[in-house]
Amino acid sequence: TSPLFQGYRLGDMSLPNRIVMAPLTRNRAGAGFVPSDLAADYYAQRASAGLIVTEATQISQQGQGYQDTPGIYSDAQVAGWRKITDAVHAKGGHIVVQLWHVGRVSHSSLQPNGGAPVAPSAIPANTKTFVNNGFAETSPPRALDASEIRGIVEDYRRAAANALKAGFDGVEVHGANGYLIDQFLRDGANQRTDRYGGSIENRARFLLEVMAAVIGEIGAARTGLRLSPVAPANGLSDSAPQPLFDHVMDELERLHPLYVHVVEGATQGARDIAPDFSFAALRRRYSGAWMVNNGYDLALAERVLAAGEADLVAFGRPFISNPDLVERLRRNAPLNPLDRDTLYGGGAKGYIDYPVLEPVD
Ligand SMILES: C=C(C(=O)O)c1ccccc1
Repeated sequence: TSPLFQGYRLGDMSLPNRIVMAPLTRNRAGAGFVPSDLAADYYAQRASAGLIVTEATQISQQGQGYQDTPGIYSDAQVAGWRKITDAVHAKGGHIVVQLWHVGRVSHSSLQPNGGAPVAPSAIPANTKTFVNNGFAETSPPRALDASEIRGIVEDYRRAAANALKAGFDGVEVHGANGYLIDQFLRDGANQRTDRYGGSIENRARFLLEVMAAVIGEIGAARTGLRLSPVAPANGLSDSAPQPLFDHVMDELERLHPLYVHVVEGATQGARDIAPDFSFAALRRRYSGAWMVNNGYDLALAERVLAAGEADLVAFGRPFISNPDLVERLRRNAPLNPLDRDTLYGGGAKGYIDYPVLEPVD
């Protein structure tokens, strides 16, 4: 059989296949930033995935960057997620929540008291965000005072505790795509002169403090991490990504989270934007589960799994338009086209109404 359909032991979970539903922002949260009341259907329809990673979910109001994304810092939000984890578990699925703080990729209208978004340094993202049903320039950020960082680490810890209360099998810390953790890691956004900036060790400190706090709260076997070492997402860059992420992997080997999920290349874009960057070098430094993502199809997924270059493959957009992606990959069946007009925002259309394959008789 295809390596995609081999089972895989991931911590306490026995995954039936190597196919992961990647985190997908859909901007459909309800009042109070609780997940959509359609989300239980949406995620349950996709529960045949070996593992589901939810859409990015903010750990605090300060951590929100786009309209109508869900949080996991209030009792109402936890209750909303409980319905979703119950629906996925009823279908035999496994689901973790992606914990998100956007840092500078936000707009003052979303921030507590209409304040400036926070970041390691006061360097604008020069990108747009989705607010008030349109795109707007992100607001210029203010640099965090070192004394504020402990509070944000505590917000991640509390969100991880809330994730277990909500019935999740674990969390994926969002360290990718130019959001707060990634802003601390990369010298294009982090020009601090204190213990959180300058050297590679200092720039990795915030990520590692977050990981240690989350692992301390819910255990390494329930804590994953997403990274995008060379993605230019949200205006990020770094002068030397290989030594930076080599160091990150050495430190993660020590903390030993459940898995590392890497975006290979530019998120949703070209895979080969950094030909001299070695993802294999990163993987050699870490003995936990390795999850790869970005533009995979059946052939490429089977190739990397057969070659032992990855343990799990995450698919994003294909899961939006194919709730039964697993069955379609198994049969090498055609995929439903993606409706781009209903990707972000809206209701049931383009969310829970994509068709599944006819059952084979
Ligand atoms: C959380 C996101 C990411 O990680 O890129 C995101 C946010 C808005 C639109 C698409 C994706």
